[in-house]
Amino acid sequence: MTEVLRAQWVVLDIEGTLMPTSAVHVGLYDFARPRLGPWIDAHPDSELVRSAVARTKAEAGLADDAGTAEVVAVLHRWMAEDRKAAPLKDLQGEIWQQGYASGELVSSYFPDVVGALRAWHAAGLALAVFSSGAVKGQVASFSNTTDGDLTGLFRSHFDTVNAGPKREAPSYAAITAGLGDPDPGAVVFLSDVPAELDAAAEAGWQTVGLARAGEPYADADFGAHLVVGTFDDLRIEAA
Ligand SMILES: CSCCC(=O)C(=O)COP(=O)(O)O
Ligand SMILES: [Mg+2]
Repeated sequence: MTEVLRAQWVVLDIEGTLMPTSAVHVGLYDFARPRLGPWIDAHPDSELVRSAVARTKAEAGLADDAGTAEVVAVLHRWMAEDRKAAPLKDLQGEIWQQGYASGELVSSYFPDVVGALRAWHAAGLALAVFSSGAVKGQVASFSNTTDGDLTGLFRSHFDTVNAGPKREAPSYAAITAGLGDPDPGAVVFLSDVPAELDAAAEAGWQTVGLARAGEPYADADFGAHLVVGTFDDLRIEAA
């Protein structure tokens, strides 16, 4: 059955919604893991790197003079736990940006995704992204895909730094403001994680759960949220 919605903005999660969880946890994490230490050591004057290292030490309770190896051990542990810590995401974003620019990384989406994004964009809907991945990494990931450069499809990008935690309603209120204060009911959020949808609904947004076969949340309880298996089951019309 096709579900039909009307909206002005479509805000999209990435992992589990646009691309398989394994593409992030295996493909992207494997790319970042061996590069974290060399990246930190190669960029001692970068404000982003200095801040990410300092925040990692503070969050992990490391001494101020802890070396790169200790910091990297924490970052690796966070990746193993899939902890979406902002300093880790900042460093991953820089490393992925370089990987996409060099062509070593190429994003590949679920087969129903790119056609739907293009159709919504062509229909006059405004598209935005809200992901735990840092904005820098998000933009890079859309710049080199198996379907070419998709960055032009998106008007705005949000992460846990410029919006806030994905499972808290104030983050969605902040994004509403960042989108220019549309009626919250004219924004629809697409995600595979029920707790994120709960927070978006609390902020007055429409919500759609993605229960994609084989993904971690495929059998989750989505409560009252609309749920689809793929974007092919969804029609969003411009309001
Ligand atoms: C290149 S974007 C990588 C996305 C990422 O790092 C991540 O943790 C995905 O989390 P999401 O909030 O999109 O489920
Ligand atoms: Mg997700």
